[in-house]
Amino acid sequence: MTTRDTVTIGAFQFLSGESVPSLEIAYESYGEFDGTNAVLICHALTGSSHVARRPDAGDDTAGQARAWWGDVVGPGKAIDTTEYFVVCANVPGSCYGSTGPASTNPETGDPYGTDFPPVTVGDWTRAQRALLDEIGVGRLHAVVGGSVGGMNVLDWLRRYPDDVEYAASIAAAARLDPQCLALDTVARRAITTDPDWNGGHYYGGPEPVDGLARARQIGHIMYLSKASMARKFGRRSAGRETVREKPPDPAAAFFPYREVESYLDYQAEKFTDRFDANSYLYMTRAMDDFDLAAGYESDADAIAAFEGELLVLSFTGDWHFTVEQSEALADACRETDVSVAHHIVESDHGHDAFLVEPEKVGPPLSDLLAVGLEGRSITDTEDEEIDEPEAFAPVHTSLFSE
Ligand SMILES: CC(=O)SCCNC(=O)CCNC(=O)[C@H](O)C(C)(C)COP(=O)(O)OP(=O)(O)OC[C@H]1O[C@@H](n2cnc3c(N)ncnc32)[C@H](O)[C@@H]1OP(=O)(O)O
Ligand SMILES: N[C@@H](CCO)C(=O)O
Repeated sequence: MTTRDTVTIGAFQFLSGESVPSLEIAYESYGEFDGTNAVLICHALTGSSHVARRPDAGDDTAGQARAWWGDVVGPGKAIDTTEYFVVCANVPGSCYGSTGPASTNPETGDPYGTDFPPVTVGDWTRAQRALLDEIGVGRLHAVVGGSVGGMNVLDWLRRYPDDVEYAASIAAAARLDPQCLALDTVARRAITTDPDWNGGHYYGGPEPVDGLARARQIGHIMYLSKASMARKFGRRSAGRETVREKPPDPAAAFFPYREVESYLDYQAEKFTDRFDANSYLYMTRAMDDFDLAAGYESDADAIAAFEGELLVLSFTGDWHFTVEQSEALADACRETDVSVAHHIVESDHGHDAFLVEPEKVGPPLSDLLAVGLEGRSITDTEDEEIDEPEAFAPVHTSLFSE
């Protein structure tokens, strides 16, 4: 059975101390709950609750209407919805049905805008826990998520360690590195300096489309790799006939409009049609703020109470969340005797490999859910040598050194 619903979990106090009088959580569930088979899936930065295909959802269409992990979750897929009761909830602060900046503030009758409380990954976890309580799910068979959704998984393990049997943190890390923090900062600045942003109170008027477009383009570059960009675009010219707008100045017309620029323009256009600029600010701030060790002595200390099994999955072409960061996380687990395996996927797709390579992501996930880390397709890096970082950094650090 598939359910698509919104539950009201009542007044909610965020970890910042600020509250909303009523928090709504939009979620989808797939399969039948038998008391022990619930799997929570945590979506990435701009994802929604629509993780698996639904007959009524127009899943043949492109864009956000299409299930974002339809080749991984569903009947007969790696996360098999004929065996598991899968729940995916849109997180607070996002814009796909759960309460966020674009929602109406019941106290004023206007959209919250930037009066919406600051949101953290911890608030997502607490809201997911409240949703699961509401729909009658106690302990989870598993919690699985990619990218900032993988951080959300780690937060489950430190916040509710007794509530989870198996966990998979995919293409994620204990915290974002300074290079990615820097890029997120510039992306947010693009939004907040758009004259149409208007302090975050733009609803009903012109929206900060240009700022959001630039922000997504910066983000999108982080999700690709040098190899995937070389393969997709090279330095090829897209041809002037594909330019959506006239060149910005006469001199620009002399130079090629490249495939890579055309791609980023196209992706930005698609994105601004589907996402809210304030939500982008809130979601990226939550990701940037996450630090597994915050409030603890160390990452190991934060995760020490978890007695289940954790699969850490990383991708060789991902420089947003690197293999080395995943290895550091796995080492922290080993330090404190948390059962862990770090499974590295060879891929030159970049960060978004977890979305576009289901054939590589599926088998270890399927095994984890069925038999745990003993699963035959799960490998572990313990005793393996991990290459030095920077192989996928967009700019070599030596460029800036004296
Ligand atoms: C939990 C979640 O993550 S939900 C959100 C998932 N979705 C997103 O992240 C949205 C952003 N998109 C992406 O990150 C990626 O497109 C993915 C990961 C979803 C899919 O990646 P891929 O299958 O490799 O597709 P790719 O990135 O090449 O994009 C293909 C699109 O770009 C277009 N495109 C490709 N090259 C060019 C070009 N040179 N100029 C213009 N457009 C181009 C294609 O026509 C295609 O258009 P369509 O989407 O309308 O069919
Ligand atoms: N491209 C995905 C992953 C980013 O972490 C998204 O936009 O959600």
